[in-house]
Amino acid sequence: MADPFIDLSQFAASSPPPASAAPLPHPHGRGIVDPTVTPPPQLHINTVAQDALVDGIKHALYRQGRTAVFTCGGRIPMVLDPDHRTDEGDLTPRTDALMQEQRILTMPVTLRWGDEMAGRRVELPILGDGGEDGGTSQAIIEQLARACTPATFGGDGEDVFDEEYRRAGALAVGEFMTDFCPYKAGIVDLVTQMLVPPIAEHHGPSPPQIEYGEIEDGLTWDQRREKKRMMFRGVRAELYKLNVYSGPSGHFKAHVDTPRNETQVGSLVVCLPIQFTGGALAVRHAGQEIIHDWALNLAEPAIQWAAFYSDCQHEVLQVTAGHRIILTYNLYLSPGTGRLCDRALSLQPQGLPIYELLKRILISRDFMPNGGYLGLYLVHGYPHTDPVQHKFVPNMLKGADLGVFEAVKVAGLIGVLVQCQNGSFLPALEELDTMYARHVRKQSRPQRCDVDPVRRDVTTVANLLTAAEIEAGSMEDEDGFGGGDDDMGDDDRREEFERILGEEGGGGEEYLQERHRDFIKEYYAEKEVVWVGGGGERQVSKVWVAYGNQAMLAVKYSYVSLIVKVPSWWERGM
Ligand SMILES: O=C(O)CCC(=O)C(=O)O
Ligand SMILES: [Fe+2]
Repeated sequence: MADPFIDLSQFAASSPPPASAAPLPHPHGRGIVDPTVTPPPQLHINTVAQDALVDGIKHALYRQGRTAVFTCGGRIPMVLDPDHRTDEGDLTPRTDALMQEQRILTMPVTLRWGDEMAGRRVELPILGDGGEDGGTSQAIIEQLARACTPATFGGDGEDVFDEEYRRAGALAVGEFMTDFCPYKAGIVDLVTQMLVPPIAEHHGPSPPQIEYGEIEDGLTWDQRREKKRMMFRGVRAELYKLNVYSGPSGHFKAHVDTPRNETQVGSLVVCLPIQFTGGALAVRHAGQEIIHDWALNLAEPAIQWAAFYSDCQHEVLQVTAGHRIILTYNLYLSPGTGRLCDRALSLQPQGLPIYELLKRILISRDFMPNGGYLGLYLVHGYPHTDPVQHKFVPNMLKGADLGVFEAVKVAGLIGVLVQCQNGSFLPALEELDTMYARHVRKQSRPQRCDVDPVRRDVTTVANLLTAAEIEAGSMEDEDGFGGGDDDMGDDDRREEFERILGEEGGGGEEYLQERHRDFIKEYYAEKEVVWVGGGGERQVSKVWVAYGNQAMLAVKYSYVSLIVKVPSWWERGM
């Protein structure tokens, strides 16, 4: 687990509790309490006011979800005129400085397929209309469509062929070749910026470092420093299939793309320039729909493409005439590829509505006054092989979810990501408390009031038992050892306790572990996680279970939630 990312100091400096939330009388003044002297008073919970605040978070998440990108697309014009190419066939000489400022263009695409000695080749777009050349090419397209095998899809763990659901032809990567390259066409760069934007890192202030002899880039020191603190993620596109959807009935009903492995973040579809009608691609997420309709745009030859997070439901509407020829790519997360992005596209968590709201809520005494846990359902699904053992990787976070994660982090809170179908959140709560306790201990500040001994010692079995059982006198034995022995320090008690357990003949260690588990269960049974979200948008999971684009049992999607530790109002007010 990454280092805890809490920074409560910002609440101290900039957000004193509002006047209306007058501090409760307390012997040591607001928030600065030594729990060994006086336990902090439990604050009254105003459930109506708290529900209203939780509702506010829910709406902010919803709004954020509505504005986040989940699909993008584009069109790259094609240069057909050979005069615009070099002798080697390139578009323009690579050394032409002006090229940097031009729009990216692309060249006609060649497809090859067929067995040895029976190979076929076609160049798209097909030039001429009805002439001999055009006619021949048309015939070759028909041959391509016939060379395809009927495409299947993943349904209930098996590859299913059902033309009601999907009517298309497919060639696997080994069965065809193409000279089209999404990297060369600039598509991968664009997709990277749109779907896995850089994250501005804000792990507390760092002193400005003046470096001499840097190239003048017109940025202020602050801007330059911020740029250096960006986390860049990259995308790798892997060609997957060639699909032909032919009129009058080619289509692919609503489905999500089966993740090929745990790093699959999205899918890319590239539409080759050939006439067809219908066949729009609809991509849906969280109640929104974006249509990529490429048949409309075929007058001028171009490569048209769309990319989307592959957990988003999508559908190819009916192709009514012609052949819709598509290259599909799987998009995997890869280490950052460099600074591809301009500042506008980078994620600035402080600008997100959820961040402002969290800050406001945390200073309210109506919100979890005695501390607790806030469970935020993320809206995208994430691939994994083992829902229990797989540790979720924050670098995989998509669109709106990334915004939530970053906003929580920047608001100075500790959170852990957990897979929803794991059942028990107990390990997550334990992990959160351990991280929090470690963090509080690290801070050289006055003791916080709400860090009770149980929570402080949650990581050590012996400590727990020392605190809970010995002090309660429950482990009194023949030796007269017990919790009432006030002359003993904590360490002595623990040592003595361990010695006795050891002496009682084997099983001491197991006993400790078993008691530890019971103890933790009891302790957390009283802790409530307040959940936000998880409503209508989760219905898409039905599609995940039923229909993928390929049956693959090893890798599945699951929902992930972010459980956030909310310190008590006393601690927040420090
Ligand atoms: O052809 C398209 O636009 C999308 C195809 C698709 O969804 C798939 O192959 O899984
Ligand atoms: Fe798909």
